[in-house]
Amino acid sequence: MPNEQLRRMDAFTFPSYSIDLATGEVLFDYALTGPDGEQRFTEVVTLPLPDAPPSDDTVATLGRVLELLHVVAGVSYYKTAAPDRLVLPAPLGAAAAALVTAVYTKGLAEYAYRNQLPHVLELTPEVPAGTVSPARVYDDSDRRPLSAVGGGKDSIVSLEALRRAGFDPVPFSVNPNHVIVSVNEASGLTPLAARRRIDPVLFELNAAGARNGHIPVTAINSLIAVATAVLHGLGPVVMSNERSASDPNLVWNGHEINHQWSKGVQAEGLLRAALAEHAGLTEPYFSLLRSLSELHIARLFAAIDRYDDVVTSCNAAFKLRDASERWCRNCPKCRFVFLAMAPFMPRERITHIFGGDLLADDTQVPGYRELLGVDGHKPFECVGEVEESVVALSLLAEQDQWRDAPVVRALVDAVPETAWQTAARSDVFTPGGPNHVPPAYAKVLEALS
Ligand SMILES: CC(=O)N[C@H]1[C@@H](OP(=O)(O)OP(=O)(O)OC[C@H]2O[C@@H](n3ccc(=O)[nH]c3=O)[C@H](O)[C@@H]2O)O[C@H](CO)[C@@H](O)[C@@H]1O[C@H](C)C(=O)N[C@@H](C)C(=O)N[C@@H](CCC(=O)O)C(=O)O
Ligand SMILES: Nc1ncnc2c1ncn2[C@@H]1O[C@H](COP(=O)(O)OP(=O)(O)OP(=O)(O)O)[C@@H](O)[C@H]1O
Repeated sequence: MPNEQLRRMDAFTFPSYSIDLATGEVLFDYALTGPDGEQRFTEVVTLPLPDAPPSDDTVATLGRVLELLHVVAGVSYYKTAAPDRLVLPAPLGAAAAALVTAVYTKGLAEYAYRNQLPHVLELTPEVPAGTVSPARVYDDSDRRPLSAVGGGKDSIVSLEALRRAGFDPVPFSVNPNHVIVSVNEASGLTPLAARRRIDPVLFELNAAGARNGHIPVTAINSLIAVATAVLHGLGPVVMSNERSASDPNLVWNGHEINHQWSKGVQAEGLLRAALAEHAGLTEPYFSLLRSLSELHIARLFAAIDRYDDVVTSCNAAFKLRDASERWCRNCPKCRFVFLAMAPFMPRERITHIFGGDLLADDTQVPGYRELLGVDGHKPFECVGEVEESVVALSLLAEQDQWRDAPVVRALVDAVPETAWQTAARSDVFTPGGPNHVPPAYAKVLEALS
């Protein structure tokens, strides 16, 4: 479909979804409609099947989770045209409607900012009139947790903490690539995996110049994880989203623009409330690392060494096409994670993990100046706060192994006095901020110390 026709689309709808319980395959249909006709999309999610067929009650609860996933996963297709009308398929309660509204506005905020589409930030979904029958209450709180594994340091910290605290976690991933497979192998635990196939039409439209941009992928992966947990009779989905994920990159037209919005605590609260209201789940989902800074998580990771050959946090390794093998060593996330881990491990060890020493490479200085707040705004990537970077730099400047590294020297000279003063008063190693960790899991992280 030519781009001009896409731009004239005036509504995005959700024609149907279906599940085949014999294969675990779920089909989610979407449509853009306008004066020139319609553009359909189908996304396919394949859930891993349990050993025994699910009970009717389980199928009913699963159906409720999939109703939420159907609506939330539509963001990938909505964004090709960004029409004014978002027409939901069925009535929703207040909490579910709040989740959907936030996913399409706050979750697409970076996309709206980059494409200069302010109306996206004001979208109000059209919810059909009617009531939703109350969900059966499903108490899963004391079952084995499903621990989402993304292949990076954060989910490794959670997995190891849960295991050492005796929670017997089940690793779970969506579309595990070779990095995630290797991390799971290193854990020695038996994982579950779901498959997610984006409609290839989307890539054709992208290639033809359709609107494109960042989407709140964690909200989608989280609901696929919850659906898997329900189908397998497992307990809460444990995420590894950190404190700084809740902080915006910038403010535009009075709206916060946060690249990591669906990793933030607000999204976590909305998802929990929607799952409780719409699916009856009492303890569906929380982030174990919510109170911690990235720097604190890096320090915890340094105490675990069984994943050094496989851990990969670089997003370039997770592209659907042309993915890097492991760390690309030339993006904001590689730079930040190197800086955050370096104070807590020998230089040889971190050079081994990354396949190179970023702080020995002068060409990295401009990228590090952004992370340290010397130039520009916080990059649109999963990186910690400026303050965390300055604290990490101050720790490096105190160490013989790093003090004379060319990048450390250049950065120490570049950081303004005010930033050093803020870093000196920093509470980055003091857990804080709101979180949804249930009481039973409150002491899990102590298992790592
Ligand atoms: C790996 C990555 O960072 N991809 C982002 C990148 O996509 P790119 O075009 O370079 O390559 P692909 O990932 O192969 O995607 C191809 C196109 O497919 C569409 N798409 C992909 C996944 C999806 O769930 N929905 C989609 O519509 C999209 O049109 C792609 O162009 O740039 C894109 C545009 O800015 C980003 O949307 C891609 O981000 C992925 C969705 C992704 O998985 N990113 C995570 C690594 C990520 O950014 N995580 C954030 C958390 C954000 C959140 O709120 O959840 C983080 O770690 O901070
Ligand atoms: N493919 C995936 N399947 C399931 N969960 C995922 C997947 N990718 C990421 N996640 C989860 O989403 C959350 C955010 O991902 P993120 O990439 O920030 O974490 P990570 O890979 O554990 O660590 P790092 O920040 O070092 O990359 C984490 O809880 C992670 O476990």
